[in-house]
Amino acid sequence: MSQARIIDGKAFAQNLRDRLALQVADLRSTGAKGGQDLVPGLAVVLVGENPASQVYVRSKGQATVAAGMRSFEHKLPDTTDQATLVALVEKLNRDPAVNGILVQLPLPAQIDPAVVIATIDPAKDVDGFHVENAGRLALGLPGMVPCTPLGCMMLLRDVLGDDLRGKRALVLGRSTIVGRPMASLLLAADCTVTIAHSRTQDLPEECRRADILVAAVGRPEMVRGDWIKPGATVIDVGINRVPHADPAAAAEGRTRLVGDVHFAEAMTVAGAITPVPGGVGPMTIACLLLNTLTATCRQNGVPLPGSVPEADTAAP
Ligand SMILES: Nc1nc(=O)c2c([nH]1)NC[C@@H]1CN(c3ccc(C(=O)N[C@@H](CCC(=O)O)C(=O)O)cc3)C=[N+]21
Repeated sequence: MSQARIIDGKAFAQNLRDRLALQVADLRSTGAKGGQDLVPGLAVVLVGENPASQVYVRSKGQATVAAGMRSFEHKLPDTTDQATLVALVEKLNRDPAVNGILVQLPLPAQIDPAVVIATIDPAKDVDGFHVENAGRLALGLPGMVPCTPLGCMMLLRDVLGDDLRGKRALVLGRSTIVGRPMASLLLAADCTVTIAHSRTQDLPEECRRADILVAAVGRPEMVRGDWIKPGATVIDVGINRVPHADPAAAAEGRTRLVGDVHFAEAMTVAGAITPVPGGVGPMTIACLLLNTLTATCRQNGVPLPGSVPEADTAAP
């Protein structure tokens, strides 16, 4: 039986981070402005003590420093009110050392994420969540592109080459942070794009038509082997924690990570597939650094370094 190629997102992300570190070093020496070195700065704001969020924020901070950028971490208590968070974001908007701002989601219930995101200066919105950036992407205009879809496009181009024209792409999920921007990027690459969701009729049949299948619904192992077109490229965005496969281990409360795709089944049908973990997740963080470098260059009127991919289009 044939076996899919496993797309090594971890290695791809590390390679991208290494290239970004070289560009950051270059920018330091050549991009000096007004006698000041140009060092990209990323501010990450965490409200509350969600353990998963704490882990992500720590690894983002480490990756930022490893790339030679400045990391500013702001940790606020769970009880923080919206006005306080908005005031912090406004301060970061004005801070010239801060080129990128990320407010970790989810936020506590007393804070409306839409209000906070709307406060972020679109030029510093390295998540690409601001309405202005979402609108730009939808219209095919340059802007900041959300990190996860951007990383997915890079992996797709690595597998399939730069020319994705005419390929049938199915995006499973319509979230504002993955599904919708992913569909926009695929459309910009001239794919024939379908967005499927919880109300889609005959979902398995829709999936089976796709040359490119991007699963981003947050349902563990929902996509089965017989939903996949033989030879298709499968990008699994899901990160779901489920009880450990071994009942004894599960009884001790141990868990494992699975994607939205049944990996073992998909392996026998797909042409290539991203694993979970080690697929899309590491690309999200690498693309956050890429967006921070892109934002820094644009804010300072410095051209993007040649070997850094043009984030807007996710071209190689
Ligand atoms: N404003 C905001 N921006 C985000 O980009 C954002 C956010 N909020 N909130 C939470 C989600 C989640 N997210 C991940 C980043 C990296 C991995 C990652 O590197 N995962 C590894 C390890 C997974 C593990 O072991 O837990 C992997 O898939 O191999 C996963 C998930 C960013 N998010």
